[in-house]
Amino acid sequence: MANVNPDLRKERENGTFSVEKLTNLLDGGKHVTDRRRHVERLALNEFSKGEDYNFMSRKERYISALHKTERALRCCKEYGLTKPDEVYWLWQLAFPHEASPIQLHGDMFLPTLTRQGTEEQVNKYLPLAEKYQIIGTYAQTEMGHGTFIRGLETTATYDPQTEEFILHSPTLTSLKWWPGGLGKTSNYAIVMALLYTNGKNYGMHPFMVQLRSHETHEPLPGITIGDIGPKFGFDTIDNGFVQFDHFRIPREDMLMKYSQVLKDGTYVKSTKLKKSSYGVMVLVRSMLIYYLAIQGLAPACTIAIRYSAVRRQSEQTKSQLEPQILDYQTQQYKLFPILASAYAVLFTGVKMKEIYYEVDNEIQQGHTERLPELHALSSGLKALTSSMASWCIERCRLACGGHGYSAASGFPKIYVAVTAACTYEGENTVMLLQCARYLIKTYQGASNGKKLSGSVSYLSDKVNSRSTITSEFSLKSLVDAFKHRAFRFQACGSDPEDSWNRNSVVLTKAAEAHCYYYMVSVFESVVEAVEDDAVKRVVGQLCQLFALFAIHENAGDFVQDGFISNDQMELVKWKELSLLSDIRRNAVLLVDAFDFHDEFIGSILGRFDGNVYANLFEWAKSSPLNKPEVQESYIKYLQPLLNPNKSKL
Ligand SMILES: CC(C)(COP(=O)(O)OP(=O)(O)OC[C@H]1O[C@@H](n2cnc3c(N)ncnc32)[C@H](O)[C@@H]1OP(=O)(O)O)[C@@H](O)C(=O)NCCC(=O)NCCSC(=O)/C=C/CC(=O)O
Ligand SMILES: Cc1cc2nc3c(=O)[nH]c(=O)nc-3n(C[C@H](O)[C@H](O)[C@H](O)COP(=O)(O)OP(=O)(O)OC[C@H]3O[C@@H](n4cnc5c(N)ncnc54)[C@H](O)[C@@H]3O)c2cc1C
Repeated sequence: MANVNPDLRKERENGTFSVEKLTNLLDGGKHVTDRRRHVERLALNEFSKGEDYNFMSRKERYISALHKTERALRCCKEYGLTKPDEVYWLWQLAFPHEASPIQLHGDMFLPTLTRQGTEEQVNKYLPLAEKYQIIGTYAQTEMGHGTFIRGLETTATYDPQTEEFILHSPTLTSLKWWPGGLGKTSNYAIVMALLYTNGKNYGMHPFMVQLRSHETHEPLPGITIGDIGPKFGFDTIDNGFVQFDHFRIPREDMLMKYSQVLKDGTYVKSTKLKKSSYGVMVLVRSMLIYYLAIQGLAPACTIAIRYSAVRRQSEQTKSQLEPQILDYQTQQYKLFPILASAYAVLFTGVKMKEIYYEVDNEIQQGHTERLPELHALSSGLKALTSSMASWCIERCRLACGGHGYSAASGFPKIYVAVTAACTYEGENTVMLLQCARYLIKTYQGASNGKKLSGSVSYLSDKVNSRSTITSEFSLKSLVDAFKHRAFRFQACGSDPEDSWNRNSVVLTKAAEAHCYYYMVSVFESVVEAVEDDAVKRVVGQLCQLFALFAIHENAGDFVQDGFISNDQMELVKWKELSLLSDIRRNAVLLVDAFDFHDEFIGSILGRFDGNVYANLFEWAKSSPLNKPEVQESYIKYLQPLLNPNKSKL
């Protein structure tokens, strides 16, 4: 490639494996890579030019996002992109680290309609929603409650006289607050409300609610609605509020697949599916893990590692060229475990998607046995990987010095988009506790001789009391270490009822230990399945580093019961550092394998060609603050201070 920074060029000439083969592995096959690249080319034709996001106001960002939404929908139609992956690849480049104002329409509104609606309801609303004549959101969270769903206050009271539900916000804290796209964009919402009929409260149920007129888009009478204001990030989407004042909807608009209200107000529960109305959250949590890798961890370490290959700083040996900062062991220690985590989370995300669709299929056939495990695993992994991604993006930013703090780095936009995932779709602490609740119950079952399967099968296994880690550091011995730790945490858990709060810190760690064991196991199985020796070796090194970094960071968990001896822990530390130099040679190629376009990464520091300085200067000069040369406000406010006599002229 012409005009590539010489340091980056050298990195790419010095690798030990085929980047293309690794890209194919990450995509799930060559055919997928080819198709993805084709769709991305279409997207770049449409979206690669445009105003710099960094120089736009919030309102401009929202307006630009509406325009891009219309263009993206048109592109998908024009190019016949209907498969979820293909649509995603286009939208990734249309909205790099941004949310479209209609994101909740696809993420939660449609899945809730199709999973919670009757056939008639789906037949009525889905065609309109697929043509975007209905743009919906998912309105569950209220000003006063987000985590505690059973504490939500919005009511839907059935009126048998008119065969309608009356939606009402009885208190200020009952206002729906946060739903994406609710403020200005959506004209419908699936509203989660307390169902009252015949004077009895039947708990949270989903209701299809029209919010705005089809003709004028004005809010309907009885509805007060708007944007909740600027946020930590997510500037392009109008997270909103809505207040219902005895707003009436037809009885038929309660989504009635799992429970019904008859014309006379009789309530009928037609399924044993536990928490049926919570289903869409399991879907989103399960899908989120993969996106945390490719929208968070992977772009962030791509930026930091490419920049660390072109940034030269300080003097290691007299009169020598300043070294690439990627040659500092401390820089490698900052970045390579993150690189390993990006691969670990990506592989786990792929596996989680597979499991979700397997279990969802079973549920559609009426078999719900695996739902509790899916809920626990998706909750725990969502919490662990979103926390991991947030921590890693900030550490990548810190590794890039001053330019890492510039918007030109791309880090601010990536960070504020990803860190929200620690809160939405279930606040992380609460999600870990949900996972722990399941593990403790499952462990108790195993202790009574129940044979377990899936991600909890280890709880009915015999576990080694001593680690088998040797200087070979076999992946199996590393997986076994995490299995032992997870088992030990579950064994010392508590009964979910009696001392829950007093044990909840330990319980969150038990959930994390379980999820780490799961991630290392998935990573090991991916490595074992790799056919190409060179790729197997380098991905195997990342798996070793992911495991050893976590063992070292949590050494107490592994040495406390003598499972890993002090000598073995010394070996762990030695191997962790020696892996840094092993991985150094391939670091740039390992991020190149993610195959990101510069337009997606949005970072001058992380450009594929490594030409940082010239482009950083051009970018800075393009800042609107640099035109005109002297700002009018300066003349007005400061000039008089500098020239007091002049101001009298
Ligand atoms: C914290 C929760 C789960 C507590 O719910 P609650 O009804 O109080 O349950 P209990 O604690 O009484 O019993 C737990 C019981 O239920 C099972 N369970 C819980 N959730 C699910 C589920 N989703 N699927 C299946 N089963 C579930 C659990 O396994 C227990 O079973 P037992 O056998 O042990 O009894 C709940 O309040 C909750 O989920 N809170 C989080 C709220 C949340 O996630 N909100 C997201 C709103 S949408 C959003 O954020 C959108 C973001 C934008 C975007 O994504 O783009
Ligand atoms: C960017 C963004 C987009 C969102 N989009 C939507 C949307 O489209 N639709 C929607 O309905 N909602 C949406 N939400 C809301 C989101 O789902 C909630 O914010 C989330 O569920 C957390 O609930 P909360 O805000 O009530 O936090 P809280 O539960 O009040 O959390 C505050 C603190 O209390 C702690 N805490 C709470 N309960 C417990 C417990 N049982 N044990 C221990 N600690 C506890 C938490 O750990 C946390 O530290 C969005 C939020 C964000 C940030």
